[in-house]
Amino acid sequence: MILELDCGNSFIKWRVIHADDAIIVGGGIVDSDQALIAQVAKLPNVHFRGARMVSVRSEEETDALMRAITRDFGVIVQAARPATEMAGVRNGYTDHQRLGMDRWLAAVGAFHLAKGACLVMDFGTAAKADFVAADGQHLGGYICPGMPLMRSQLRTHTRRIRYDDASAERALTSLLPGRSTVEAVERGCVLMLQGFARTQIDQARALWGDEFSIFLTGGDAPLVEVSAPGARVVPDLVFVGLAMACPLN
Ligand SMILES: Nc1ncnc2c1ncn2[C@@H]1O[C@H](COP(=O)(O)OP(=O)(O)OP(=O)(O)O)[C@@H](O)[C@H]1O
Ligand SMILES: CC(C)(CO)[C@@H](O)C(=O)NCCC(=O)O
Ligand SMILES: [K+]
Repeated sequence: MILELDCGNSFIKWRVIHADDAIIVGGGIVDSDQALIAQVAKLPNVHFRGARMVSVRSEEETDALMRAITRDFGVIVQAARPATEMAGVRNGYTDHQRLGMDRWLAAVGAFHLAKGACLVMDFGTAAKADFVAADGQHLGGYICPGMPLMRSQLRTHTRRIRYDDASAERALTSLLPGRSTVEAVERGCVLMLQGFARTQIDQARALWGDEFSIFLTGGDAPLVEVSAPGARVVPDLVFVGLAMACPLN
């Protein structure tokens, strides 16, 4: 079995797949290293042939998690490293090492699936868009606050915006003008994300006409699906790129 990890800023997504046929045996989303180790340890008969990880956390945090996994599961963790070129995609950043590895792997994974020009949008803690042209040239992208950051900025910097998670969820049954604070904020932030998605699609159309694929990923992708007709929602897009970056044979 192979352990796969995607360490974002707020959450760690993990999966366990069979080494031979890539069938998914288990997986989850956790908010700490300890919770990750506890969840993975609960799997029956865990024996890992390999492990691979992508992290946008600091070197220290990433190294600490890699060491903990080696200690508890007896497997060396391979971490995806920045590259100027991979699987036909050329990194478009002036300094390729500065491009977030989650963005890079999602872009490489999307180009592999699309085999043509693609717009990749990832809605997590941050909302990101990346553009890959038909010839594999990554053109760059955009980074904005995602749903969790927009919401917490409003809560932190105002005195009268206060509500709990349960009412936040209820508020999103419609996107009509909000008639309570929670509805106004939650729906407003969703419309910001949808506006972000539409603008990226306009941009892609200006570049490529109708000849491009759209990929949506990240925990909040379902909130923008309606604004991206024809988009492929691929929750594990980063893992597609990760398997390409860290083949374990
Ligand atoms: N099971 C879940 N656990 C946690 N968050 C979830 C879950 N399902 C959906 N979400 C949503 O996903 C969002 C977090 O997305 P994601 O997990 O992609 O973030 P992240 O990887 O930490 O962020 P980033 O990739 O920008 O660093 C949250 O806003 C939350 O609303
Ligand atoms: C933008 C985030 C935080 C999104 O997870 C990550 O991709 C990152 O830390 N990137 C480095 C900055 C950049 O991509 O330009
Ligand atoms: K991240």
